[in-house]
Amino acid sequence: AFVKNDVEIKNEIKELLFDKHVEYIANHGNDKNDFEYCMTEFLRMSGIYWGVTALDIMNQLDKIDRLSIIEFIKQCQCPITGGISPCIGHDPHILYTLSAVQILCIYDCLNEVNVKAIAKYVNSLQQPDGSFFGDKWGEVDTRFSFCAVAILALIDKMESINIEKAVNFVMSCSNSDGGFGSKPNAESHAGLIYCCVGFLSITDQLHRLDCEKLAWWLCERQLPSGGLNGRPEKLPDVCYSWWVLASLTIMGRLHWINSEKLEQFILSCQDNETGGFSDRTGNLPDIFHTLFGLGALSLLGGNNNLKKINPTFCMPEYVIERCNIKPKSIV
Ligand SMILES: COc1ccc(S(=O)(=O)N2Cc3cc(C#N)ccc3N(Cc3cncn3C)C[C@H]2Cc2ccccc2)cc1
Ligand SMILES: [Zn+2]
Repeated sequence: AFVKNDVEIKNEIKELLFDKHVEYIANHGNDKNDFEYCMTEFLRMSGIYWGVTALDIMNQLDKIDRLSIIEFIKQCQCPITGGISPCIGHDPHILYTLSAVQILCIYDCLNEVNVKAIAKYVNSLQQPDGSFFGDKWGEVDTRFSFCAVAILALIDKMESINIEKAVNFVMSCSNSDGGFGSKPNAESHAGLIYCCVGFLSITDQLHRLDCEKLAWWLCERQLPSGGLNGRPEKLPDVCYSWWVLASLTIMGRLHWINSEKLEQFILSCQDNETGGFSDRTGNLPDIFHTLFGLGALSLLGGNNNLKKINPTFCMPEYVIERCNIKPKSIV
């Protein structure tokens, strides 16, 4: 039967095209003149984090040049604010400060940047109501609350902000469906639910969640194709596999989803020519959906020779253990 707002899985790709994905990422950023590469300069730091993390969970971190990445990050730290920009010459932003800190933790070399200045930058973005700006232009979003506590947990400087006020602001963005939006009274969305559940995991406040109601809402994201969407009536998209699965894993309810059908959907999003994952079957792949497709497969388990990924930080589990951080999950 035809279901509105769902997709039909055309190519029945049964296995993970492991080597093709390694090739896709290792080559990704090589052609500096490539239109796509130039158009995504505004998110370059995040693009590097997505690529580095994807390669590491495939145990292929040696396929890209560590030293040039570390040098790039050092050039992107603002000497005045301490914040880190997405690319040289751009303004610092909390999103890219998190991506840079995540990369440095994977490479185990946080000492290459001024960590104290990063803590000061994050503190400077917190508002009287506990919320966080993304940068000096003053946009508030629960995504930035997650970035703030994720950065401070990774650099071990949690005392730099008012945690209680930060928690109260995030809880003020919860909705009657158990979900969360970007601001108070904003519609629930799987990406923001991941940010808020991750925030509560880092601040050890998961008991404030209505897990039954929220897990139910998240499972309603699954469509007959097996794919997950981000909101009711939307099309399935492989990055929602990550947002939904990571949230369910933190809440100890991963088994509520039909894993077999979801895995089939994720594998159908692979590009068997170039490697990489697209948002849905038949579209062009990109580095963002490649990380989140691989990350979701890692959470699903199964013998896909992917390293374990931490659901809260979206970083390899061994890195979180090495940083000696213990993000909470409900068991
Ligand atoms: C291709 O048009 C775009 C549109 C927006 C963006 S973005 O604002 O920088 N950003 C990151 C992002 C990166 C890539 C890649 N490479 C591709 C998409 C994508 N989206 C858009 C998207 C993903 N699924 C469906 N949609 C429409 C999410 C968005 C927001 C986001 C940022 C950080 C972390 C999580 C989410 C980039 C490209
Ligand atoms: Zn997507």
